[in-house]
Amino acid sequence: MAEVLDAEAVRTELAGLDGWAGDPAGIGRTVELLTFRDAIGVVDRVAVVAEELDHHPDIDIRWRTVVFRCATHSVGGVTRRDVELAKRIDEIVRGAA
Ligand SMILES: C[C@H](O)[C@H](O)[C@H]1CNC2=NC(N)=NC(=O)C2=N1
Repeated sequence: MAEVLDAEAVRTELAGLDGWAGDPAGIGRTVELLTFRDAIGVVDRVAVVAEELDHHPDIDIRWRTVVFRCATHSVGGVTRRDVELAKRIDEIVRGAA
């Protein structure tokens, strides 16, 4: 079973991500797109990656602002799988900007 990263490991990983914040309980990033449809497009691409990784972010969509939150529910905290998912979300967001 995946291990929850400690606070220092989470801080180190956050430094390598774009605009994420958090702690061992979870990491999150807020993204503002130009339009609602752009926001949905990003979420749709993230959905494809989440299925590929079999690891799924919590997603909050409000008009053109999307909040992604990553934690591994089965262990109750941030694992390497969340960091990998966050990196893939960053790639998608970069492509949408
Ligand atoms: C069976 C399957 O691997 C699990 O249900 C996965 C699916 N996606 C998941 N996503 C997240 N974020 N946490 C989980 O514990 C999780 N479990």
